[in-house]
Parts: sequence; C-alpha cells; structure tokens
Amino acid sequence: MELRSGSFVGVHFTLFNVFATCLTYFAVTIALNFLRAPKYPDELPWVGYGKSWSASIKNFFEGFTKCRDWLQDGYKKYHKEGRAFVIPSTLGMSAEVSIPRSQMQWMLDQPDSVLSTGEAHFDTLNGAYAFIDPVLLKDAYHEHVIHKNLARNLNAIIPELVEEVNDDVQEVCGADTQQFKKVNLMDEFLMGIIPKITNRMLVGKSVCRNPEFLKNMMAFTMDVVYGFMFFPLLPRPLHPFLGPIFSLLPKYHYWKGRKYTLPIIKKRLEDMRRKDADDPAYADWKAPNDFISWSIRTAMDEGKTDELKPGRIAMRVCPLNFASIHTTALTAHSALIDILTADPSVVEALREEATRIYNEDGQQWTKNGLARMYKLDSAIRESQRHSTMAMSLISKKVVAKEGVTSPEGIHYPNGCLLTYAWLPVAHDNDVYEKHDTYDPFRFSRDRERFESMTLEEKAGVDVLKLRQSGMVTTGHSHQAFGHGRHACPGRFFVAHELKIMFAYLFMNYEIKPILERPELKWVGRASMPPNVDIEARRRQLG
Ligand code: HEM
Repeated sequence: MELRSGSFVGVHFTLFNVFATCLTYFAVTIALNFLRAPKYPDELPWVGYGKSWSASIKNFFEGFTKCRDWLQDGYKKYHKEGRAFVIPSTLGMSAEVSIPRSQMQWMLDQPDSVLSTGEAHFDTLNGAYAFIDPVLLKDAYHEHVIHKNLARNLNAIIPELVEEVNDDVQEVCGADTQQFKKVNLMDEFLMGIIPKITNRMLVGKSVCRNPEFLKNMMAFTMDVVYGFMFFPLLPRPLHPFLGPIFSLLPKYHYWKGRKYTLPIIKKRLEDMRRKDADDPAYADWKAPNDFISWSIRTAMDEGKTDELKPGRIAMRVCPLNFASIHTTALTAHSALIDILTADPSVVEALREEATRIYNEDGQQWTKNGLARMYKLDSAIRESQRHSTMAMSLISKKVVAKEGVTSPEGIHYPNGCLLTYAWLPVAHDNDVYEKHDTYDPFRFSRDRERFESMTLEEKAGVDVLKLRQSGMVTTGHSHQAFGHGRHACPGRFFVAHELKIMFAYLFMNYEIKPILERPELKWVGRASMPPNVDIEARRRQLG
C-alpha cells in the first residue's frame, strides 16, 4: 500500500511508528537499566509492583504518581515493624532501600568508606556529565569549604544579608503605599531575590546583582535538573557517548558565568598572597567575607594547589548554586503559602515578634536577635514538616567492596542505595500530633513558655530538649536538612536568610491572605510548587 503524505493513513502510520519506536526504546532502556541496577538482597520486601521485569515497567511509569502511596504503605507495613524495604526505580530515581527509624543511627554511624553520601549524590545527579567536570562531585571540596567556614562566618555577614534582602524585596514589591502589587511568589518574588542573596555570600555584591551572571547560574542549575530527567531515559551503555554531548550545556553556562567571577577570583588570589607576604600596601586590607576568600584560605592552609586554580574556584560556585537556590526557594515558597493561608493572627504575631526584637536590639539584626525569633523559626520548620518538599532527603551508597550488614541482619552488597524516609515520619501521628494541620507555633510554644519562667522554674526544664526544637537542629524527626555529619551545612545561613527576609516583608508590607492552600502535587519522589501570586502593599510607618 502506498502511503501518501498528509493522508489519514499516512498520519496514522507515522504516529503509530513513532509510538512503537518510543515504546521499544523505553522497553530496551528499562531492560538495560534493570540489568545494570544494583541487586538488592532477596529477603527484602518491595513496595509498588515488586521487582520482576514486568513489575519494573509498571513501577517505572506508575511511580510517577504513586510513589508517595507506596512509601506510606511500606512505612506502615515494614518500618513500623523495624524492617527495611525497597522503593522501586521510577523516572529519574534508582531503586533504593528505605531504612527504618530503628536502624537510622547505624546508617549514620557508618564511615564514608562504607556508606558514602558523596557517591550517592554523584550517581543521582549524574556527576560524570552534569557538573562541568566530574572532579567537582567526585571530590566535593566546595562542600568541605562550606562545612568549615559558613556557620562560623555568619555573624560577620549579617549586615550584607540585611542590605541585600532590603534592596531586593523593595525592588520586587515596590514602594507604593496605596495600591497592592501582585507578584508571582516563585518566579518574581523568590527567584528574584534568593539567587542574589545566595550569591552575595558566594561571590560578593558586585557579581551577585549582575543579571547575566545570575541568568547563567540559573541555567546551570536547570541543566542539572534536565540531566536528572534525561539520563534515566537513556540506556546506561549509551551514557559515555551521549553524556559528553549533554555536558556541553552546563559547560556553556559555566563559561558564560565565569566571565564575571574569574577576574574577581584572580584579583582576590593576588590580594591574599600579598597580604600574607606582609606587603605594606595591604596593611589595612581585609579579605571580603565570601566563599571565594574562604575557599582560597582553606586551600592555602591545606596545601591544595588544584583548589587554588581560578577556574576551579569559579567552577565550584556552580554546584553551590545548585545546592542552595531551589532548595531555599521551595522552602520559602511553602512557608509563605502556609503562613498566608493560616489565620491572619499568625502574620500579626510574626510581625509583632520581628518588630519587638529588631527594636530591642537597637534597630538592627543580630545573631542573638535572629536566634530569639522563636515564632518565625517555628513557622518555617512546621512548614518544612507539613508541606514536605521530598519523600526522603538522605541518600547513601554502599561503597565498601565487601558490602555492609545492617542490624536487621541484611547484607547490602556494594552499589546498593540506602535512604531514610522523611515524608511518612513528618506525617506520622505518633511523632507529630494532628500531623495534617499546619500549626505554625508547634515548636515555639515551649520555648516561649521557658522564656517567661522564673530562674527557679527554668532549673527544672530539660534545656537540651528545648533547643532541639529549632529549625537548624536536625534529628530523627526533623530531616528537612538531612541528618548526621552530611546534614546540610547551609542550614544556618538559610535560617538567617529566611528570617531576615520574612521579617522585612512582614514589618514593611501588608500582604493579602491567601484564601485556600493549593494542594501539594507529587511527581515521582518530590512535590511540585503550586503557581501562587501574592499581593503586597508597602505599609505606611510612623
Ligand atoms: C532551605 C534550603 C536548603 C535545604 C532544604 C537543603 C537541604 C539539604 C539536604 C537534605 C542535604 C543532605 C543531603 C543528603 O544527606 O543526602 C543537604 C546537603 C548540602 N547542602 Fe543543603 N539545603 C539547603 C540550602 C543550602 C545552602 C544555602 C547551601 C550552601 C550554601 C547548601 C549546601 C549544602 C551542601 C554543601 C551539602 C552537602 C553536605 C555534605 O554532603 O556533607 N544547602 N542540603
């Protein structure tokens, strides 16, 4: 039969062929990936459709929408009995073993040479191709620099954060005291502000406001996300051939962005070397407090010559943008929606707290003042719990050649991926009473009660337990920043950043309440931010 182009039969056949080719391609991909996936011990139960060939095809597609239910099922059926189970591979994510709470400490206690967080990140994020150069994630020196420097320098960078937040919020929300201005919460407000604040800490004021630099950093973070979706659709044997082509994207955005960071890095290297050599011209010079200086100083102290190459430092700014911007924006997005859909008295209480502490501390933000914002701290932490961003936020890969045996007696061979389920814990009534309710002051009530006690009354209180209710204190039941020695080192910065930003917003703007909280939609193992606008009007003060 002759097929005439444009005829019904022709179109029909073409669509059929495309469909059949796609189906064959997916079947081959799933089969090849299935063959090369780590093998999990036979005695482990699986959720979803199980572990057979046909099950993995169903898991692959249906996991897209059903993963959340599978995790909840496994949590109730196995974790409550102290047993681990396997979450099957779904689009973008490999099969992983979910470890029950009773084995959590065992998992965290294993050295990196047995269970490695870095290797798990390298695999999940396609570190071989999606991060400019594989060395960036293979040897994540930027993480070491952040662990070592960020928290200890926070106090010193507060004034910079305050200036950045004030300027950026005003730029987005305007100064009109009459009319409300509508802004899209994610695209205009948070993505207009958070990349600048984060990069102020990473590369300083002159670069963090440069639109071209920001555009390329955002494009880089999206390249990593595209890689996340693209690589699982490719049979693994093709990765070495197509991966280098894909990697042109992140490389391109890095090259475009480094135009702005390289001159600063080179100058900083020279300045710091001259300062160290007691050059009299540098007697009064002080290195700016940012990632560039921390990175240089740490590499100099540790004799890491590779990490002193300007190009390497410029590259390391990229994975840090990836680690910090979307995570912070998603957290802030959920928190603002939760706060603005709560009773209006919640915003009033947060405004009162912020204004009082700001005035008590001489109309400035101090480390101590930010730490005393119990209500705001609690409102954010409660949102991290209530509107959980991802099903699990901890991942480890078995790297010990001989594997490792869990307290349950299960032997995990080399290559297995382990995780700890956060979503079901955050929504377990045994852990959090009324787990379905957003209770903004869930974590601050006891702290405030403590503050109003007499010294005698305070003596009878378990202060350590009280301190654990802060948003930066990770634990078995607060995993929004992970837990253990690889818990997020950026969380102290995030707490400062969000408190300064929300306080500024509530103190200086009226914001219309959001009438109904949009439902959280889950895709695979992550929740998708709903599209929400806020309406803000500058308050007329004094
Ligand atoms: C609200 C915002 C953030 C959230 C929710 C978040 C969440 C997390 C989580 C869950 C982990 C642990 C991953 C694991 O164990 O597998 C992590 C690690 C990390 N985060 Fe964050 N993060 C945030 C912001 C930031 C910021 C602002 C920075 C840096 C400036 C940062 C830098 C890092 C680094 C370097 C690691 C790797 C630590 C290691 O493996 O030792 N994060 N983050």
